[in-house]
Amino acid sequence: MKTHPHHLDLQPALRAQGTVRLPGSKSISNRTLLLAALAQGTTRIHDLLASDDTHVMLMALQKLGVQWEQVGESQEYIVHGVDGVLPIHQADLFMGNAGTAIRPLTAALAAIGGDYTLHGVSRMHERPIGDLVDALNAVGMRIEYTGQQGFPPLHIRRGQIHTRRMQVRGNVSSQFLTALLMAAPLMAREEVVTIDVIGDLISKPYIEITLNLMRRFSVEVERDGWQSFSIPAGQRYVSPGEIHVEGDASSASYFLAAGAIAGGPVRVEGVGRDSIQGDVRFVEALEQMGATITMGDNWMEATSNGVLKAIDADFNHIPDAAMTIAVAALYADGPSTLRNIGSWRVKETDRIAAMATELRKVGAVVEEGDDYLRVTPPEQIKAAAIDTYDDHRMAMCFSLASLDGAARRGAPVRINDPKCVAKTFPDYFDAFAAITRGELI
Ligand SMILES: O=C(O)C1=C[C@@H](OP(=O)(O)O)[C@@H](O)[C@H](O)C1
Ligand SMILES: C=C(OP(=O)(O)O)C(=O)O
Repeated sequence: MKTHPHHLDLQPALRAQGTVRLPGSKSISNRTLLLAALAQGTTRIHDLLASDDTHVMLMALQKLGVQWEQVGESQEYIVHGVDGVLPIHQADLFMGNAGTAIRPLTAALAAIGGDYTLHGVSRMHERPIGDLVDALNAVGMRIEYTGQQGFPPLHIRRGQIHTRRMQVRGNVSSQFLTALLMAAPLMAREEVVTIDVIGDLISKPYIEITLNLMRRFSVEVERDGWQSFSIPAGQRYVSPGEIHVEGDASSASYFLAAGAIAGGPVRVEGVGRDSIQGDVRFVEALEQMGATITMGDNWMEATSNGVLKAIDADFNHIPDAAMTIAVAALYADGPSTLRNIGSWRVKETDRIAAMATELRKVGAVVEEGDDYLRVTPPEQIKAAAIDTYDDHRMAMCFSLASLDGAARRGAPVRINDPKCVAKTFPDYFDAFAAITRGELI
């Protein structure tokens, strides 16, 4: 591995083997920070993710007057909850490109009311938020677009909530429903709040993470499947005292795929059978491709069994980890199809287009549909300089193309702008180097 500020060169690796301790889950970290801030009482958070996405949440909370401390240089944080009453009513908040920060904060700040502006990097201003804003404004909240309609930046004022029955579309991002659920206890202490989902809901397992963490902060949600969610009256967030953040299951996917492609065993520590993250189900896809997976309560391990089998499956439930399958498909015995992944188009970049373009550079034949991708592996993986589109997952996924698999060898891969991994995993390439050399990190 050679580092350079603008690119990183990965040499082909014969084998992937070793153990990686995962950084904390992004989804759990940002939910926990917000709930701890809104709760009554103090929360000690262990193993919070250190990354751009959590940094923007921490900085936003600070600007809103929420007090928190980092314990030394560790990833332990103490958050002093404000019990639903923010000390500062006017703030300009930079949200980077963190969907898990801007969406839940928009709903919480709209429910609390004040004078807040939320903006981010230029791509954030192309990521839709209209379904969430519509849901909030329809019940009397006051959110305006200061740029393009339907997209950040946003200006939030103090509204007057006139009904506690809300409706939200769930077919663009599940984060809109997550945002409404988390903000619901702030909307009415003495009345039930009901959220109805209109049409299809994507990325469903992320809603389970939301409900799980709300429960840990003492708020129970009653539900009718995926159609309707009610937050009974008289509930407020109360700190559980301590929260341990699990390792990130999406981050785990790169190492597990490495084990499945290039020998293994590769073990990840920090997520396993007990995980609340939907992305642990990535291992089911690897198993379908022929890898052997073993698991404990808090770890998972992948070993390869020779040539990977092509896969044709619906990946709506694991949109982030599915990107890893698209690159693992380079090592399969035939064409693989990833279905129902339309949400890729509105994430850090248009991930369907980006994935198709970069997979072609390494020699694959790729068919790109509105909401699917078909990847036919090349006879030989070709050396290429991979553009990453300021998308951490593009950078992490394409490291895998440097691995030697049973069906075909890896190639020298140049990753352009490798620092974009800081969105969720600043040390990714060190961890990747360690398993390709078979070390424990
Ligand atoms: O709620 C969450 O923590 C997330 C939900 C998913 O987004 P969508 O619901 O937009 O698919 C996922 O892609 C994102 O990385 C994290
Ligand atoms: C889609 C992602 O991020 P966000 O939380 O910003 O939506 C991601 O991490 O892959």
